[in-house]
Amino acid sequence: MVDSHKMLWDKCLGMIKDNVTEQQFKTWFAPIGFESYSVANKTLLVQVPSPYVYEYLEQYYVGLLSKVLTRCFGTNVRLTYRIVTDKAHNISQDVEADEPAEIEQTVAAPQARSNRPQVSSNAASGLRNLNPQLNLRHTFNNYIEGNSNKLPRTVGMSIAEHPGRSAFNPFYVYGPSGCGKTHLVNAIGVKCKEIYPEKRVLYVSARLFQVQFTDSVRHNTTNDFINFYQTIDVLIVDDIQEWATATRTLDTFFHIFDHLFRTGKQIILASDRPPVELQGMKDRLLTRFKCGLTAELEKPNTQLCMDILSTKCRRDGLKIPVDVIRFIAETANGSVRDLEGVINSLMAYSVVYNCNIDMRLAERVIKRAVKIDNHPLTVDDILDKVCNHYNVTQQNVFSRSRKRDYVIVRQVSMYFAQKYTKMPASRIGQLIGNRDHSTVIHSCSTVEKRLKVDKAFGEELSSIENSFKLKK
Ligand SMILES: Nc1ncnc2c1ncn2[C@@H]1O[C@H](COP(=O)(O)OP(=O)(O)OP(=O)(O)O)[C@@H](O)[C@H]1O
Repeated sequence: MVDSHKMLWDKCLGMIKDNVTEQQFKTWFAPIGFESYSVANKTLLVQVPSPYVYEYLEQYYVGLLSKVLTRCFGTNVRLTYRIVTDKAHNISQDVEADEPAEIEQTVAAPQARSNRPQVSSNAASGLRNLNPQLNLRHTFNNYIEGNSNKLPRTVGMSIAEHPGRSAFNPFYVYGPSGCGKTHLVNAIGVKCKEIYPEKRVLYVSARLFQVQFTDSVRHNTTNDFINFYQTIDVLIVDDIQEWATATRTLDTFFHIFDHLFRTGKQIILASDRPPVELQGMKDRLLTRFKCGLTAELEKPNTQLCMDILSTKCRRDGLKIPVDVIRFIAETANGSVRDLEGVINSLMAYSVVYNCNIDMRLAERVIKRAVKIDNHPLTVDDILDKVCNHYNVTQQNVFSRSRKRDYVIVRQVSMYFAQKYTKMPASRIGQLIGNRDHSTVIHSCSTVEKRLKVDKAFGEELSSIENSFKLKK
């Protein structure tokens, strides 16, 4: 019997193979192992090698899996994943698959995914059915705190707890791509909904808002459109820089904004630039955007990137050595999206080639995944990285102290400065603590000699060199 169920599973795999590319099959389906099938419970149990593979299957292939299971095992078959969370200790966890209809991680009611907002001439019924369009994966729990996001995160929490009642209205958050704006504004919405389930929270991208508005003009339902938005308690609009030239959309938003603001409703706006740089927007709107709290989300620094990566690895059951985590964090130029891409690629490589994730693999993957910064290095960049590596300050390096730690940093910085900049020794000496050119020459030859005999020192220097690939 087991054999015949295993054969049915093989048949499923055969059908899947016909529906995905060879690479996709190799990466996501070949590693799945048949465990058992219970006729009584109509439950198929399969083993997946990591939580990451499970998540990926659930996110992208749950529909396909459901179809082939129905074909081969019959209707209403339940799928359970046995997820290996710790290979070394043979620990796994069983998780039931989502229904295909639930795969979208939103608080979704299906009709709400169309372009049109849920407008109802009967306000009461419209009010009950609002879909917040939030991404439930983006919460405060998995929004890691660091220096670059401490303020916006804290403010966000407080808004979620007291929407519309704090001085932070509107809350305008801006920052470069991939630094966590969408995650943060979503987390506010999710938290707010948790505390106040009755509140009408809505996340909408500026583009979707614009499409809805244009639709409403075409269908002559602009009043309904405005009425609908005026019923929202917490309105979150993402990427508002996209409205820069959409005059009519902006005029309409102005009315909605004013109404919500006057009636004590919370408005949260995210953009890739501060209000002053939103060209094309009228002053009456800009002054309103600025009247609450404008907070910048900076690019995460290396420590925050490392914390985000470590958390992700822990969650996905991935074992990645700390030096590899540091290397990825330093190379990804402060974009968390890039970081995640690198981790996903590493995971895929290690599954396909059945190898450990180590520095060599990381270097190979990162070249394809991340745009490496090619700006020429300055002595200042070098000092920054070397000091960071040895945990000393530039003041220590510039001082006259002969403390061993400071001397090493001085010598290594001079060595790299000579290797990577075209500057003469005298200039390098001037920039590194005002030393003369003979000190620079002596330092370089000391480092070179030590490199020939001290392997650990060589690895240390390679690790610093890797960090040069990142932006400041
Ligand atoms: N502090 C953080 N902790 C955990 N994950 C984070 C953090 N910051 C960003 N991320 C993750 O990085 C990815 C990119 O973040 P997000 O989409 O929020 O960036 P963004 O600033 O909105 O970018 P864009 O402007 O390009 O839309 C997401 O997967 C998000 O979960």
